[in-house]
Amino acid sequence: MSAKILDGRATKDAIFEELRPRVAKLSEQGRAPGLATVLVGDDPGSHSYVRAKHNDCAKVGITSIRKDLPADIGQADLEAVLDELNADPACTGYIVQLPLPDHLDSGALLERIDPAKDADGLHPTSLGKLVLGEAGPLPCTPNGIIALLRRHDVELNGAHVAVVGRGITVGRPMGLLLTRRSENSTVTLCHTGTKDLAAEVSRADVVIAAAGKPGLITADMIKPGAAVLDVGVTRTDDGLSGDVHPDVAEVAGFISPNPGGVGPMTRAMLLSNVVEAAERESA
Ligand SMILES: Nc1nc2c(c(=O)[nH]1)N[C@@H](CN(C=O)c1ccc(C(=O)N[C@@H](CCC(=O)O)C(=O)O)cc1)CN2
Ligand SMILES: [Mg+2]
Repeated sequence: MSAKILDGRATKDAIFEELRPRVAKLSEQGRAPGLATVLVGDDPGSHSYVRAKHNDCAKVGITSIRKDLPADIGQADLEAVLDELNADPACTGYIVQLPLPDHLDSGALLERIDPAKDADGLHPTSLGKLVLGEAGPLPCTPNGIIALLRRHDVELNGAHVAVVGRGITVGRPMGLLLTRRSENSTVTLCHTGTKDLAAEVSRADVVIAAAGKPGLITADMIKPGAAVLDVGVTRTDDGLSGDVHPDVAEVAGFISPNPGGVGPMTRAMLLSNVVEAAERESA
């Protein structure tokens, strides 16, 4: 293996160290940030991510509130829980853990979140601000990928980035973030309709794989020295599988391990959003 490791766990720990004094200052000023999570059903992955988010809060001194709800909760009852959090002054930000069971309208629920409490950056108002270049919470996974690349000195200015996957939590906002003037990358957003994925990926200096297809990105597609980030998490009979084939590490210049790469950065950006929102409120 020749690629340098984009170490998400160590980078998350460094970001937590930076957040801790900021949380302490807000708390001293009587403006303690509080994160709530809304979790519906029994999906073991979602339970473990939510548990991790509460452990993270404890580490940086953020108060956290848990709303764990049954899988068969109705839309109206769930909306009532969100209304309660919108009105709760102890909750300064919250997330609805995705995916939700199929009978629920996820879009309507995300829109129900008070935009001032949108910790995930997935409310239409937050995504609209991102398009307009206004300050607001940024979607956690794509923002975490940028922080991971920056903190490992991977050049984004003028880089050609291939994003694989057009989902609303990663691919689509990833393109918006990377084409801001501050990043200045040229982005190709690939998806299931892309005619020649290998040709698009092989031109890229940075490859971000968020398709949810195990082993989709193979070594022969990668330009030598490129940075490759694996966002995919697919549960197979053999355990968790990423979108990037392990052989890619022989060709890439930088690679994010999975686990230990993008996942921890998603959690770091969630807490950053909570702290930044509290600071914006008190500014
Ligand atoms: N409301 C949201 N739902 C979902 C999001 C999101 O950002 N907001 N993203 C994913 C899940 N996710 C956060 O919620 C998430 C996924 C993975 C990790 C993580 O730290 N993974 C570890 C491995 C953990 C394990 O072994 O199970 C890693 O990659 O090292 C954190 C957060 C979908 N839903
Ligand atoms: Mg649905």
